[in-house]
Amino acid sequence: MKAITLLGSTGSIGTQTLDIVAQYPEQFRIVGLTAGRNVTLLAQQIRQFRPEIVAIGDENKLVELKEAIADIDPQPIILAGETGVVEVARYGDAEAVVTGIVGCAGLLPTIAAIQAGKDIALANKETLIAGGPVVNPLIEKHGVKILPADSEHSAIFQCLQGVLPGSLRRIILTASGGSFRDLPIEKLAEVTVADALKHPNWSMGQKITIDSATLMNKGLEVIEAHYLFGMDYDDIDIVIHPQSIIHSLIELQDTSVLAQLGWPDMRLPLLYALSWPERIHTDWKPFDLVKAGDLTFREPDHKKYPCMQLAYAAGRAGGSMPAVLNAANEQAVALFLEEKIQFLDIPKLIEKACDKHQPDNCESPGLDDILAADKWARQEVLVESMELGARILSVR
Ligand SMILES: NC(=O)C1=CN([C@@H]2O[C@H](COP(=O)(O)OP(=O)(O)OC[C@H]3O[C@@H](n4cnc5c(N)ncnc54)[C@H](OP(=O)(O)O)[C@@H]3O)[C@@H](O)[C@H]2O)C=CC1
Ligand SMILES: CC(=O)[C@@H](O)[C@H](O)COP(=O)(O)O
Ligand SMILES: [Mn+2]
Repeated sequence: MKAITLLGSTGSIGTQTLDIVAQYPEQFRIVGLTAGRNVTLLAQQIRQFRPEIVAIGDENKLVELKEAIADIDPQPIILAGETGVVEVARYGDAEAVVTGIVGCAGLLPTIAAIQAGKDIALANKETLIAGGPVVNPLIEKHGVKILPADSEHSAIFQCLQGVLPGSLRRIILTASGGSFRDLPIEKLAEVTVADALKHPNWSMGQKITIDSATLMNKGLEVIEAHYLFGMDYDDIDIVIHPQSIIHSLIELQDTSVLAQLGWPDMRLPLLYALSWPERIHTDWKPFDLVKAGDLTFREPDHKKYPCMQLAYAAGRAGGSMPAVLNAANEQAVALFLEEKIQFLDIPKLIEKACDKHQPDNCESPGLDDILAADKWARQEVLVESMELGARILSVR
């Protein structure tokens, strides 16, 4: 039985991971759980999965959490705040840590888990995008495995099983096209938060759903693929595949192309990240090519969706630039979700932050440089967005 700790248990990745654990109790055991603010759901999960240790990210919720689980015997260790989450990540005999926290908030707990010798089932892509220059050497130093749980990277990882080093020529990431894939570019200026949150194929947290709508999710996944598989940016391509049935492809040196197919269901990549190299028999809806229907593909539209090119440029610049891209995106998406900026402001704000960071890009950043770049970029976007808001008001 594999002992696992789950960071971000109350989110989309978190609840789907627990769904797997509940279905396969003979395969998996929960050691630790962490959430951000959702005490009610975390308390239910503690009751059901009986972890040894838990943490709530928001320290103001600690008392409420303690009250909600006061009757549970034995009591888990209960912690709070960023340090509490880090403590859970490194705790006990968990062999693997599933990173389901959203955003760069996942970076320090992921590093702590690696330093404690735990394998990482990586859903939290922002960790690798911002922290790649620090995370990758740590993975090597501590001899742990990083098992991709993001659906595209899981697909690539699955296709790569048995492929000899040097045989890989190109990675092809598929993208659904997001909420606005069939909307003409002229209409993008008017879209609302509610429109953007309607993903055509996947049910996910708000931040990644907006990233899918701007295609920044695919840009972030290009950088994620670079760090996970060591590919040059010139050899990572994006293709729009509206059905999200082919989860990504690899091209080999002889031009043979391998793909991984399945229904759009995150439990599959999560299960593989937890069971690798084994395959667990499931009773999930079997895949059916005929029911899947027509599979179509088209070129991504970089004019409509500038975020992909911004991500390629930041990835190629390397150093602290991907951390700036990521943090600027997180801040811009948060402002969009709060209805403080418009959809088309998201790429503009990110581009400004990246341009401004260019002369200060730190080539070989340490953790402190990455955290400083992250903080700087968020502040930069906030300031720029206020100017944007002031301009909008003055025009009105
Ligand atoms: N959802 C999906 O299908 C996929 C997600 N991913 C990636 O997985 C990650 C999680 O995404 P998703 O599950 O959709 O996101 P959700 O928003 O659904 O969940 C986020 C989780 O992180 C917790 N959290 C948020 N902020 C903090 C914080 N500061 N400290 C501690 N915990 C925090 C939330 O807690 P609470 O709710 O209690 O506040 C929640 O448990 C993202 O990096 C995303 O890109 C990748 C591929 C697919
Ligand atoms: C499920 C998953 O891995 C998401 O990252 C998904 O890929 C988002 O869909 P898009 O293809 O629209 O970005
Ligand atoms: Mn993905």
